[in-house]
Amino acid sequence: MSGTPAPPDIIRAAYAELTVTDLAAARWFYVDVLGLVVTAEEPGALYLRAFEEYLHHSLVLRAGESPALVRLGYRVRAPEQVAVAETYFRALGARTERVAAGATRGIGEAVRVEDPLGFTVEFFYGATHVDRFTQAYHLHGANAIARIDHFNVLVPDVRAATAYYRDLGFGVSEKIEDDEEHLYAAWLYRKPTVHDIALTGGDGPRLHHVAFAANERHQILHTCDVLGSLRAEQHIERGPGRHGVSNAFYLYLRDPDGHRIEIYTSDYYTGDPDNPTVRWDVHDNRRRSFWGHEVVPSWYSEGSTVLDLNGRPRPLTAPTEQREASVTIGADGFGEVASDGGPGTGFKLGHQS
Ligand SMILES: O=C1C=CC(S(=O)(=O)O)=CC1(O)O
Ligand SMILES: [Ca+2]
Ligand SMILES: [Fe+2]
Repeated sequence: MSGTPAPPDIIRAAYAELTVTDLAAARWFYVDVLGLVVTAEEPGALYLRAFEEYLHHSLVLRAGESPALVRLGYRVRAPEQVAVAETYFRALGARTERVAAGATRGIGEAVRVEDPLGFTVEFFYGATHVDRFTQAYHLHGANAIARIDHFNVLVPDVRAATAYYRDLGFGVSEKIEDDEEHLYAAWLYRKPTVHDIALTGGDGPRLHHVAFAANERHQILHTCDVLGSLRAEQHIERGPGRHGVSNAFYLYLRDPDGHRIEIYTSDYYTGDPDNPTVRWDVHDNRRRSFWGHEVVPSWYSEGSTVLDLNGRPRPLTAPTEQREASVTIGADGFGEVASDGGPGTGFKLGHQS
């Protein structure tokens, strides 16, 4: 649009800040079980990173009265892009707040905004550099996590949210639609992988999950074994399995407060300018799981409360159009019932029709 200031040059999804009601329990989950590295620890906060990361943190856990997403953090390409972000969001009429270096420990000067979707988002460049443990194999557990990968958020209007992120310069790698072109979900990227942000239709604004990437499938499977050994397998919500969308191997966990965390590996490169958008039909049972068990209803319905810049919970808006879960609960690669007399004929797992 003419006259609209240029959007900030966003590099990637960089960190999330969550409030947790029991910091010790959260420390057990994220550090003892998942193996994230403690960069810094305060009486009421933990600053964590994954093994390939050299910025101060990719996850902040802050003690609070109730579980919530405080903010999502995107890194921009240069210090001057913070002011570009501030100008852009002010032109959108969004509430903005410039914060000095150290407002979040380890993060430089930044601008925090209440974006048009109702999320509190921070744009920063400066951050304290800390040790990168890529080859510190003696410190990695067998379930080592490499880096943060993406955010997934619940929004009532996926099409409007997609347009907002495309205006911010994100490409669309994949989407789920129906014949009437109703958009149920979309995946958008700035870094050359499948996504930095995924938009899931539902009551929003809510956080659906924060995802971390592992380098190998066996590392994800080891987390499942660790949880089993600790008799904590109830923290596994969905998976392990292979996604249709993104092609990634995945596992979804719920932390002690119910925040959803995905561990994900082996998606694909999207860095060429003509990277094609993959379209899935909402009735394709393999869209959410190329193979894997049915999607548990909680995966579609539950998410984390989002706070505004004053720390107040955001009220939710319901979708005006039909929900994916009402159309079909797919993600049931085992749900395809063969009818050719070959293997799997008549044999079906899951409850989907
Ligand atoms: O990261 C993702 C990639 C794919 C999927 S889906 O369940 O395959 O749609 C979900 C997801 O957004 O968490
Ligand atoms: Ca591999
Ligand atoms: Fe995800």
